[in-house]
Amino acid sequence: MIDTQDITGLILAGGRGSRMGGVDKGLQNLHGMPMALHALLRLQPQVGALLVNANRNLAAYESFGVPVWPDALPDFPGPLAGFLAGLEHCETPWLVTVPCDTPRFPEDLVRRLADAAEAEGADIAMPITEEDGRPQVQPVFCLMKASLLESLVRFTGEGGRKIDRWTGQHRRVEVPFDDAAAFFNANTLADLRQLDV
Ligand SMILES: Nc1nc2c(ncn2[C@@H]2O[C@H](COP(=O)(O)OP(=O)(O)OP(=O)(O)O)[C@@H](O)[C@H]2O)c(=O)[nH]1
Ligand SMILES: [Mg+2]
Repeated sequence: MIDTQDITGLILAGGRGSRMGGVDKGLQNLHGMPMALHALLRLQPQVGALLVNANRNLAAYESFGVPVWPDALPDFPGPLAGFLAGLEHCETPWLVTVPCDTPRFPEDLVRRLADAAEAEGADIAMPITEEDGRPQVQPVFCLMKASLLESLVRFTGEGGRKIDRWTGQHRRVEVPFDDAAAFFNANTLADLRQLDV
């Protein structure tokens, strides 16, 4: 079994938030608390260590009490830059990413991804849900072996930006989760209001 202590959790809060008017999404309040902190508190019992990836307002993120790392790649190249920052600073054999805008993700997310990775001998595990009868991979919730750092350095160094293209180069497993609503993410202000009930 993959031990919880062997997994570092990374909150991805490094995006532009353009659909929310360019705000720092992780710092937007939901029930009086920043969304990124909701995600962090939900992830905390599921992992052995925590990191935050953010590119703005670093002091605000540092107040959460865990290490904060910005992207090493410039110009907001996408979530893989966050994966890269996490892998560079991860001190455990596994890293799991969670976006800052999905405060209700499953409380058994990491355990189920880890069990599937181990059972299948995979290096990467991601949830898959069904929306309107169609399968939907949730690639920003990604459990990966920390040893994939070199591969991701190479992929992003060659200009690669798509998560699926990178994960497709490795042994990966998709893990079905029945509750698609748990993966509802606040991309717009209307989404945020929908969560805030
Ligand atoms: N480190 C890093 N993370 C990113 C970047 N772009 C997106 N993300 C993260 O990836 C996750 C999913 O991205 P989106 O929901 O599209 O968030 P976003 O990019 O801030 O928002 P939009 O600009 O509206 O697409 C979020 O947790 C973002 O913080 C980036 O350039 N760098
Ligand atoms: Mg989103």
